[in-house]
Order: sequence, then C-alpha cells, then structure tokens
Amino acid sequence: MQTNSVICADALTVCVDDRTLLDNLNFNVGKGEVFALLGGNGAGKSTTLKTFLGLMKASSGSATVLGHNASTQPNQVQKSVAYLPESVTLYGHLSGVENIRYFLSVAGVDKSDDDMFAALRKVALQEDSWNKALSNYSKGMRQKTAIALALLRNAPVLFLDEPTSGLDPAAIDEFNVLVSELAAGGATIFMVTHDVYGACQVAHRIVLLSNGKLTGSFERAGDTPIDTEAVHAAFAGRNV
Ligand SMILES: Nc1ncnc2c1ncn2[C@@H]1O[C@H](COP(=O)(O)OP(=O)(O)OP(=O)(O)O)[C@@H](O)[C@H]1O
Repeated sequence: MQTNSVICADALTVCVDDRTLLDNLNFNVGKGEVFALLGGNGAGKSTTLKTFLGLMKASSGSATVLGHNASTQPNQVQKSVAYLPESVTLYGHLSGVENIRYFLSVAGVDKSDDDMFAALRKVALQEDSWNKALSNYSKGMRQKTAIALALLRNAPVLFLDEPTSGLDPAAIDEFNVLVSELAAGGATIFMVTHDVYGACQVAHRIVLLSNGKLTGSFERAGDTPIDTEAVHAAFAGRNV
C-alpha cells in the first residue's frame, strides 16, 4: 500500500455463487486524488462501489478505506465516507435547507446555519431555491444539495455513482469544477462512470474495468486532461 493511500484494492476478488464479479483488482487512490473507474454495462462498477461501502464482501483480497477493511469493518468505513448514489435520495417535500438539517441531525453532526449556508454557497446552489421544496429541484440541484451535505459531514472520502448521468452540459461543467475544488481541498474522490469525456475532464487517473478485470490505466500529466481519444479507443478495444 502507498503511504498516502486512502482507498486501496489489494488483489480484490468478489465471487457470487460460481461467478467471479471482480477478479484480482489492484489500485491505490491517494489523498486529494480524483479517481474514475470506467466501464461498460455489467463491467462490475457497482459491485466495486458496493464492496468499498461494505455492502458486498470480498471473497479474497481486500478493499480498504483509510486503513479500514470494508468487509470486516463496514461501520468504520461508512463513518468516514460520503456516498452519492446515482439518484440522490433526499426528501422531496422538504427544502434543501430542511433536508440538510434533517440528515445532519440523523448523522449526529452539529452545524450552525452559517456553516450550512456556506456549504450551499460553495456548491453554488442558487440562493432563491434554498427554502423551496426539493421536488422543484433539477437533478443537478439535488446533487449539489447532497454534496453540500457531504461537505458538512466533513467526509474525507466521496464515492460517486454515475455522478453526471442526467445532467445537462452546463451542470456537468459546474460539477467538474466542484469536484476539482473538493480534491484540491484534500478530499479523495472515487467515481464510477461510463462517461469517457467527463472522466477525462476531471480525473487525475482513469482505470478501465471490463468483465470484472482491470484492463487499462491513464494518468493526467499536470494540468493537461487525460486524452479522450486514447481512453475511448482502449474502452472500445481499439489501438490508437
Ligand atoms: N448480487 C449479485 N449476484 C450475482 N450477480 C451479480 C450481483 N450483483 C451484480 N451481479 C452481476 O455482476 C455483473 C456486474 O454488475 P455491476 O452492477 O457491478 O455492473 P456495472 O458495471 O455497475 O453495470 P451498469 O453500468 O450496467 O450499472 C453483472 O453481470 C451483474 O449481473
């Protein structure tokens, strides 16, 4: 394991019945890194996420977050991570502010209104919507609310499931800026996606998953985004 490794897959293998869903995955994600796991339908992305969240167990090898084994110490892992599912689950009849207040109280986190307003400003949720019912929010606005909640929980690690699916191009750009800012502030971000372009814009590293195996890896060099064409080609099994 790297010394600054926050998320680590070490020979991670997950089998269900006689099927191998994840086959000997190895990777480390460092503090402040945006890591994207890219794969097609059925590649094993959700299985990987669920294993890191302690919802599925490793059959051999390990998935660890901040040194906690997700299979044997799921509670410790769940305390230190924020998880954004593809469809954000907040209450439609409550406002953004009320949702945040409610979920912080459930998590036992005590924050002032000023802290909450600062988080909503940081994620750039329009101020005139803060007290409107969430049922009036767009998907991007709901996602911003969920990210503000994650910030207020001070979660050092974020797991994001298909975070840009269903967002329009402007919302995707805003989301990418926010993710980059969070990472620059020290958050470690693990996302699963099949959006090659979006992953290239925001990720420091992209790892390809196919049939439960890692099949390629791309790293950002300085400020230059990862080459979309090279990732597309590898994703589609072509040579560039
Ligand atoms: N609990 C389970 N038991 C048996 N098979 C499963 C289980 N969960 C997932 N699978 C199978 O594992 C494979 C990987 O599924 P997974 O949901 O991880 O893929 P994915 O990359 O997230 O796909 P998608 O992009 O379509 O959501 C699929 O063939 C799926 O049918």
